[in-house]
Amino acid sequence: MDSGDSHLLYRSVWFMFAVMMVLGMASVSEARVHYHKWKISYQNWSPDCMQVTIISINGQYPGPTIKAREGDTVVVEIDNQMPTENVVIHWHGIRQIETPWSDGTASMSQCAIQPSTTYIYRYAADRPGTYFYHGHYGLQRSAGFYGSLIVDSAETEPFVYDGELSIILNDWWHTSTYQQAAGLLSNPFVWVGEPQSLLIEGRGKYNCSAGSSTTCNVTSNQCLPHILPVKPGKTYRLRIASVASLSSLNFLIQGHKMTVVEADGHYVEPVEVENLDVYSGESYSVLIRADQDSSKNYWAAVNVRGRKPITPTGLAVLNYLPNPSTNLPTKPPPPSPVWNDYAYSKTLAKKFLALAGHEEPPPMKPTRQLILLNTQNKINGFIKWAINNISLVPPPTPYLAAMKYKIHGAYDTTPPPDAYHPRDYNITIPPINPNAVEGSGVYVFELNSVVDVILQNANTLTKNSSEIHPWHLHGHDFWILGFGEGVFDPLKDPKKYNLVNPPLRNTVPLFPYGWTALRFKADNPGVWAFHCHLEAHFFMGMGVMFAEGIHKVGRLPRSAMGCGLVLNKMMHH
Ligand SMILES: O=C1O[C@H]([C@@H](O)CO)C(O)=C1O
Repeated sequence: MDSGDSHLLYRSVWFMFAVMMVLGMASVSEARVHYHKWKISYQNWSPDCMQVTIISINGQYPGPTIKAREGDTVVVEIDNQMPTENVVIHWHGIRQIETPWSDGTASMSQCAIQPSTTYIYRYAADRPGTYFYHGHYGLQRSAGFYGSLIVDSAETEPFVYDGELSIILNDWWHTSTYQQAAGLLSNPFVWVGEPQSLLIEGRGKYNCSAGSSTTCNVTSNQCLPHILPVKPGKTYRLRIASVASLSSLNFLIQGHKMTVVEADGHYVEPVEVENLDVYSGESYSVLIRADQDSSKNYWAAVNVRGRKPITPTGLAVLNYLPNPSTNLPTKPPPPSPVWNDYAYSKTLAKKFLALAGHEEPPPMKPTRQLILLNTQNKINGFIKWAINNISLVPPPTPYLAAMKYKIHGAYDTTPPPDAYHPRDYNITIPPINPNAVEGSGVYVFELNSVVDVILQNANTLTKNSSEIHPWHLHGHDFWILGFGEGVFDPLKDPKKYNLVNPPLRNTVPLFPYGWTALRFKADNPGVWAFHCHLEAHFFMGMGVMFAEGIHKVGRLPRSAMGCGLVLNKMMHH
């Protein structure tokens, strides 16, 4: 915007304000603009008492919480002060309606923000809910680059509470993300391994077995447990999200049941649980009542699910006021369900249903159906993940600019296959002939069409092994139509879809050896990633690109286009 534009805007805002005053409308709540200025820099930090280098925002970890009200605008000016690394930030759960260039995906929605460079994200907090933000370049999310984004409702909500608390769950490694990335890109492959700690709101406790040292300091304030303060007798809305890099997690609060009321920004029929599975990329609101013995404090605990856990339980303290928060509970927290009790997780996942009256899915047959086979695979001996045998390699020119400005040669223009071949692929054994290819093609949908996606799981490269993959869609929510075992049957299985009250979400688990079916409306002009939210898996190519309505995308900010072929185009015009 040049200064002429801003004067005009300034004058028209004042004019509207004056009109509202005259009409006596000033009491009507006005949409606000929340302006944040963030410096991104390295810091040495001890989230679990072991000192490592993290990516911080304004020197903080986790990053600052963004709070907005439905209808408000959020503006975040990023100043990349890391001397040797680009950044982008993805606003997870925000659909970026009319602002696809603010989705914060490197190579997709924008050119990554270079060192000593600024970029302004501006977007509408168009819908209430529990969201978060995180780095979406390389393995930056695993370096602690994330924080909460909470959008309050402008209307009365379908439940009541006295206070609100918010936590982000995470898993944590002591090896640097650079070392992890090098291992993942090597042949022989070096896996990142299981995390050293689990963190609640950026805090955990590693057992510095060799005793405290300058690098592992059990007395560091940074690894004191996170405190959740509550007043006896009151009800709290606890917002829970997971940015875990690898682990599926299970969360519980000693002695307290939780009633789940919101998932990924959508109200669900209330479900009472003793413990809650939270997959990476998911968010929930639960109601908890502080109705236990108020002379005590209680553990909030998080454990690994779906992978044989060698990581200790992560702990926070539910602190009944006015007890001191340092009064730690004397009894250990109850255990989470056994890590490989998948039946438990599937039953729980199927319990979340849209609250009555919520947006229903279009009941018609989909315009398009994709069946996406997830395989751990090999390319020239390197271990990758592939979807319908293609491992996604994002191109140097961001898709959004490439598609909008029709830049030739920026990405594979051959669309990837709608289904996998051969159709009798055996999902119960390691791939017989792992021979994936790299690709950068895009699934292009007709604007406003209805798309069904069936995610099909399979055996990994290791015998008797299939893993959980939480899939996250950018720019949209989808209805979860069903989960199933084994190979999806395109004739029989759609008959079992829940078209009555499926939950609307942006992230869904794909269980081992099973399938997950979802439906969405391709109604948001832009280019959008759809990918496994496990950081290492996306890094290894586990994702696809979707696009629709490119002709409706507005003018891209120049600052989103300073790289690849789009840079040449800008320089020559
Ligand atoms: O992508 C992965 O690689 C490892 C293992 O399959 C090979 O070391 C693992 O557990 C993953 O999830």
